[in-house]
Amino acid sequence: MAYLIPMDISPHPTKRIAPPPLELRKHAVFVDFDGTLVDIAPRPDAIVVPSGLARRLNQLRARMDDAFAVVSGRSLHELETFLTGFNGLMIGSHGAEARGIEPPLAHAIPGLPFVQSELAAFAASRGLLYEHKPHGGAIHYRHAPESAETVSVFVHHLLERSPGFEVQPAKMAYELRPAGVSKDKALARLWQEAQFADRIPAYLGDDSTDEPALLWAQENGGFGIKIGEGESAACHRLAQPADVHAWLAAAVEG
Ligand SMILES: O=P(O)(O)OC[C@H]1O[C@H](O[C@H]2O[C@H](CO)[C@@H](O)[C@H](O)[C@H]2O)[C@H](O)[C@@H](O)[C@@H]1O
Repeated sequence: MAYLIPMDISPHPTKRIAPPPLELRKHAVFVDFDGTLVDIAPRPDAIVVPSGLARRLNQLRARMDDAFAVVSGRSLHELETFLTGFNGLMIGSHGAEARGIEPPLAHAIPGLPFVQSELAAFAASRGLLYEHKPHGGAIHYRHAPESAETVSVFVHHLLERSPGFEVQPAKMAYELRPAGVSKDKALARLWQEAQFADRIPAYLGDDSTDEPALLWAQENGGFGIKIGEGESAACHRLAQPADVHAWLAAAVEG
């Protein structure tokens, strides 16, 4: 008689495992911004930054002896505006900009003004949102999801005329950013700083732009925490930014 062998039918059973408790003297924390520290909003300028976030991140950073950084696709200027009062390490523009270490990208790519004006003109012509960045630009179509394919085709054609750039897909957006910059490379650079010696890296992120960084953490003896739904290389998962805040707070308050 045949009998059934009990099995977990999930293709990625480990990816639902909650992260281990954060240990302030043992771990290093690298945390993404949009979708991880703040909920996704209809527009980039419509996010609601939780009250006291900068103060709480500062407290955490201090308790971790500075083994903490915010790592984002946002420009550094925007991060500093949304997190006024936080004075720790920051990586912006997907790894092109940094605060607290030498900026990874010292000079703008030569074709930058052309790329930015093409992105802005296309967005304006289609009623889409253009987001200007110091090293590139993004077109957002969250309010017009039917434009996804058109935007993808446009940015890939623009890429063919824009040496030195790469297409960076994001949530309901496409961006042209400098080739060769990425969050995992930014982490590798940060990792050389003295405060990270002998630490175990933890990276938290929600987006495709975070996948290389989630992998980097895991390949360097640590762990990745994917925020929200979707395929990911991360071993752990939290459902939403509120859970990220709870995970961080538990370490400070515990
Ligand atoms: O690396 P991150 O900190 O996650 O930044 C990724 C991008 O986030 C922002 O766009 C995303 O969030 C917006 C606000 O919730 C949302 O409206 C948009 O659809 C998302 O793509 C930001 O505007 C980009 O510059 C970042 O690269």
